[in-house]
Amino acid sequence: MWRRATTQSSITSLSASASLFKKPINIISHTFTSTPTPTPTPIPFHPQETDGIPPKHISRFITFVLGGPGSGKGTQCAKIVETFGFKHLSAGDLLRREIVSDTKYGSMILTTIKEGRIVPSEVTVKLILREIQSSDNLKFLIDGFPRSEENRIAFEQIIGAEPNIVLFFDCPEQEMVKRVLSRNQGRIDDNIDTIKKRLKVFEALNRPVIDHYAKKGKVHKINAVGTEDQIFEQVRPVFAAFEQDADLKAV
Ligand SMILES: Nc1ncnc2c1ncn2[C@@H]1O[C@H](COP(=O)(O)OP(=O)(O)OP(=O)(O)O)[C@@H](O)[C@H]1O
Ligand SMILES: Nc1ccn([C@@H]2O[C@H](COP(=O)(O)O)[C@@H](O)[C@H]2O)c(=O)n1
Ligand SMILES: [Mg+2]
Repeated sequence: MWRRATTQSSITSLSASASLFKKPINIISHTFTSTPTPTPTPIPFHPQETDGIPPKHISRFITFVLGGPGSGKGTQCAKIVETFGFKHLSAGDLLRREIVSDTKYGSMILTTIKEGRIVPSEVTVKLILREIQSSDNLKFLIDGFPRSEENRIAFEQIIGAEPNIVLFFDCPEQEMVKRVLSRNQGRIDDNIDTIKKRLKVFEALNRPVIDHYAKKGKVHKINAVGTEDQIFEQVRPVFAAFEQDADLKAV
């Protein structure tokens, strides 16, 4: 199941990253298109049988959560977690945690985030996979990832499969800028200069990823303008459709 990536950087090899993760990942093979139709999952999940460790035959369900800076990804992920019991993995939060922990990548990540650029995929994929492998949950929201085709290809090569669905929060730039500038969480990239760069990076590098999954019928486009609750009412049916699957019920 683990595959060696062919795109390498000087930081670390993906084969070394993969060796950190002992358990192979199975991804639920079914997907749905623009009209969500839940497909029964063949193997129901019975938590008591797993003793905390998902058996190999039990599949994980991966959602990529995409959208520009300040489009409301994190805010909506919190609601999805509360309602549907997913595990939320924010790529940005994982990278910021590396800065605070002063790991060997910390200073490189800090510089990259300050400049609104994308951290090399090897680093980010390794952080995400470590979280997936150490979680008892089988349902993941991967927020702010993949940010580029390089991110996407690295993830798919290591996992050997694609996400089940992709949420895309579609928000006008003016609204995103307004939200980020009033976020007030002390983020080093929440300033007008970095926001302009992040918006350019979003259009240049993240759009192609959304287009890629849209062609495959995996993208659920959400109008991200409105109150948080109004937006969640568009998100809810996407996951409610899957709730009918035994192994996607909140546990
Ligand atoms: N529907 C909304 N209306 C107004 N403000 C919102 C809405 N949703 C979220 N916000 C606010 O906008 C800011 C950005 O939201 P959030 O952090 O969820 O965005 P994000 O997409 O995760 O951004 P980033 O990519 O920069 O991490 C936050 O201060 C949040 O409280
Ligand atoms: N896949 C990713 C995700 C994020 N980054 C960097 O972190 C910054 C903040 O990300 P948020 O999702 O919290 O907005 C982002 O601007 C990138 O610099 C990344 O490199 N790769
Ligand atoms: Mg966020």
